[in-house]
Amino acid sequence: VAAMSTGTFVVSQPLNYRGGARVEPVDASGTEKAFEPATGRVIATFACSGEKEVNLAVENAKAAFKLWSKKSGLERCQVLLEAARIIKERKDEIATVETINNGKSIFEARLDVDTCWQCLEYYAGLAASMAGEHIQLPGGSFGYTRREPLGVCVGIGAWNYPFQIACWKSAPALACGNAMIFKPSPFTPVSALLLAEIYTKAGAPPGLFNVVQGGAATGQFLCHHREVAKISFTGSVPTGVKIMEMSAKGVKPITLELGGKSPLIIFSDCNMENAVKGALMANFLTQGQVCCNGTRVFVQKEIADKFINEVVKQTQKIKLGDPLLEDTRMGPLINAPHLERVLGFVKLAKEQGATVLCGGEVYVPEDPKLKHGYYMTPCVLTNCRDDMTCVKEEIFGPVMSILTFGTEAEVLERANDTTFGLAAGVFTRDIQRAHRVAAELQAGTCYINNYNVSPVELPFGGYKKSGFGRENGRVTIEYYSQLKTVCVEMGDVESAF
Ligand SMILES: NC(=O)c1ccc[n+]([C@@H]2O[C@H](COP(=O)([O-])OP(=O)(O)OC[C@H]3O[C@@H](n4cnc5c(N)ncnc54)[C@H](O)[C@@H]3O)[C@@H](O)[C@H]2O)c1
Ligand SMILES: O=CCc1c[nH]cn1
Repeated sequence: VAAMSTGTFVVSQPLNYRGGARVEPVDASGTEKAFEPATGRVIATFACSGEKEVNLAVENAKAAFKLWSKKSGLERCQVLLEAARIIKERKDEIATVETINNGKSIFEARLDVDTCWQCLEYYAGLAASMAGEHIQLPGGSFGYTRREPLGVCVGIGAWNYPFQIACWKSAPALACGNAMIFKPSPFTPVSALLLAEIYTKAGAPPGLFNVVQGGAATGQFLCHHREVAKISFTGSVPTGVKIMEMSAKGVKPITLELGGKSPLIIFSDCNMENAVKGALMANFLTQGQVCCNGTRVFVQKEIADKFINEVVKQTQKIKLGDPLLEDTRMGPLINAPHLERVLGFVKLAKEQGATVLCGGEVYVPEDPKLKHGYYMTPCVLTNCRDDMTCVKEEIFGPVMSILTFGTEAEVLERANDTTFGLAAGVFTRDIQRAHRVAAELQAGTCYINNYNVSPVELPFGGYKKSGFGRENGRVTIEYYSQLKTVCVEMGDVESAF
């Protein structure tokens, strides 16, 4: 790991994983290139899996499911705990690979990996305690329920948290006794392979966790497959709509973790220092490419000037550059088209009347090896209105839009006036207001006096067009299992005939 530096990493091929080993796909549906965003270098060219390869992955997963679903919860717990231990042991290596392929700072990537082994440990604990109910019926008859796995589950991931998404989907799936086929985003194909190897090393049967690479076409083969029992998808709303259409045809349960345009409300009685830190946490992690970012920052008029000054001062201090350096806090965006798209949002915001207080420009680091990377300076916009594109649409980049408000009732109405509903935040010292506002916000996760922390014990997921189903927390067991009722007669059959 110590030898890995920006511009030198060599990706181990092949990038598919099936039956407990890396394999070349037996058929291809086009090829993709993966980049190192810090340098713009191509780090891997790989074949996208075709229908035959997807079928083979399903066959392998089915074989593993037969063995795995018969194991006790405690036996599954032991494998997950061992995998969690290996992730912890290899934390630096995994974080480095994530940084190289995604561009997020190594500082952040390490925190992401912590939420991964924690997730495996959490569901390992739940695996051993999963149980049904026993229900007494008249005359000594009774019923009981069994929580049973679904079968072969498919996970489809976005590129912003590649390793974390693979863990947050596979840990509850495997804990419940399912097998999984995971398709990473073609932009970030690398780190899921490390997870696959770790599960195998931890004792998972071959085929329990498989990786198929590819884009939309490969994803469609997976979603349409007759023997896939469930799809858990993380990505954009338009793709989520397509996943839902495909799953409707097969009557398959799905989890949709989609995009957002979340509000962050700063009341005048807040702790200013924490509120400023919260606004930065809500906007600039992973270069702003975070689904639950609080990108509509509503600040109460009385403190607006002071808050804005401080936010700009702190934003300008963010250390931008080589993501593998220890003191870097922002690296490059994921790729060149995405950088162009984000810069386009800033340009449009200016045209629509917003003021750029800082950032929003291409950044070229001094280090010559970084000059083809996809860097931009973090941007703070003011004089925003609710009808501007930068306030309405998910930008998925380091662009914070600041709006001012007068009253609680007014800000709640404006905060909820969106088709998204992933997250929301409120900073106030008034305990009653904090809970009142959290209750009124139409969002799956509401933060009070913090933002973008991800404890695995808490369910995470969306309201409205941000999706449904949850990841993390106890409730996710319900999204990866089905309930069987067994009704037992202790007397004679009282026939109606
Ligand atoms: N709610 C969450 O937990 C969460 C987390 C991370 C990212 N996101 C969202 O993800 C989006 C960014 O990710 P993205 O650009 O990778 O999203 P995307 O929708 O373009 O792609 C997501 C995944 O879907 C696959 N895919 C694309 N078309 C498909 C199809 N027709 N059938 C099956 N699979 C298909 C892609 O190859 C990729 O693996 C943002 O909107 C962000 O908010 C949400
Ligand atoms: O991108 C959204 C999922 C997430 C948020 N924080 C960590 N993971």
